[in-house]
Amino acid sequence: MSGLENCKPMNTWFKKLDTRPIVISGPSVVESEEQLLNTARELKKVDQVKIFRAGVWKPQTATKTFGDRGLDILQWLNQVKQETGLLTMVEVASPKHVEMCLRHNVDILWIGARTTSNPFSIQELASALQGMNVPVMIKNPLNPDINLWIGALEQINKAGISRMAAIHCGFYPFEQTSLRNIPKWEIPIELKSRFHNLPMICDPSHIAGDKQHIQQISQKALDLNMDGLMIESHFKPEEALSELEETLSPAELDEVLRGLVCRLNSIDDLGENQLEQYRNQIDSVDAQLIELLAQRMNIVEEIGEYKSQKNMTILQLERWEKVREKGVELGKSLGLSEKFTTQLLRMIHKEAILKQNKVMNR
Ligand SMILES: C=C(O[C@@H]1C=C(C(=O)O)C=C[C@H]1O)C(=O)O
Repeated sequence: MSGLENCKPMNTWFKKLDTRPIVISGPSVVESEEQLLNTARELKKVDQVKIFRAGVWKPQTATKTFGDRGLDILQWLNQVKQETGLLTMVEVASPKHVEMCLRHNVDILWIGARTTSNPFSIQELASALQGMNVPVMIKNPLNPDINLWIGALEQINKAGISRMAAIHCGFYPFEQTSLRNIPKWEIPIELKSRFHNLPMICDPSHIAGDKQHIQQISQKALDLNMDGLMIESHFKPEEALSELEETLSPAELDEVLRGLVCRLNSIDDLGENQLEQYRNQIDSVDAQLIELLAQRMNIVEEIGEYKSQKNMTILQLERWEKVREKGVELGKSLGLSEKFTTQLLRMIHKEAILKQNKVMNR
């Protein structure tokens, strides 16, 4: 296991990050000072938005349209921070970006999917981040390769970054689908189950590629107990120069957030221990099931000894058929499906045959 155990929960990163979900929002790409400030001012009115994201260096669009205006934009972002109190977050793809962001007091950095896909770039970024006390979020790589994602997280963590989160933005599809990226939820679930302490953010905008799916994807992320959402917004989305279809206005974002159901995660949240009582019952039933199965296998072994002495075959199909029929009938009367009981008994029978085989070959 890696050292990701030292990852800190997001509510300890900054005092402001005390809500759930934590919402990160802002324009896909910075177009002008007016666009940046107006979007931030509107977002400030949306309660759950705590972090203002801005694409400063967006290779596909920004340099083509605006040239490298990184310095100007970083100064505008500082203004956003002072005026609105929102935390600021910028994508970095090179050591130069890291250095500029840190010099201009950007609060949080993120590493994009293309960069995560390239271990050489990650290595360079890790060197640049060595000893820097800045939170870093890391998007999944373009292709659904969990090891590439883990490799990037580990490298950045080894550089001394413990305020770290993963961002799930879906994976590049090789054919046309209804969503822009394929979510492949099993990958962030697997990451979370390997690294319990690693905060996880979902990026519904990039998964959806279209406004209409954002609500449903956000809900799914919350139901999977993710810590936050990163959703693109623009004060005039219809005029956005990048990611037009998926960009929400701050008011639309507010509506999406209001429609989300934030379910409880633990018994502590529930304030009573009803769930714990149910779980105790399940634990006790499970223990009985296992004990009974062990008891059954002991009898099976004795029958094995008997068959060995009497020179009988292990497999007795007629008897097995009766066992199955009786079991299915009883199961049905108690509300268990025929398929389930049959599968369960088949597994038990298979193990019984193995046990008797061992006895015979002793
Ligand atoms: C236990 C026996 O051996 C085998 C295992 C069975 C079982 O697990 O119920 C049933 C029939 C046999 O194929 C037996 O013959 O009774």
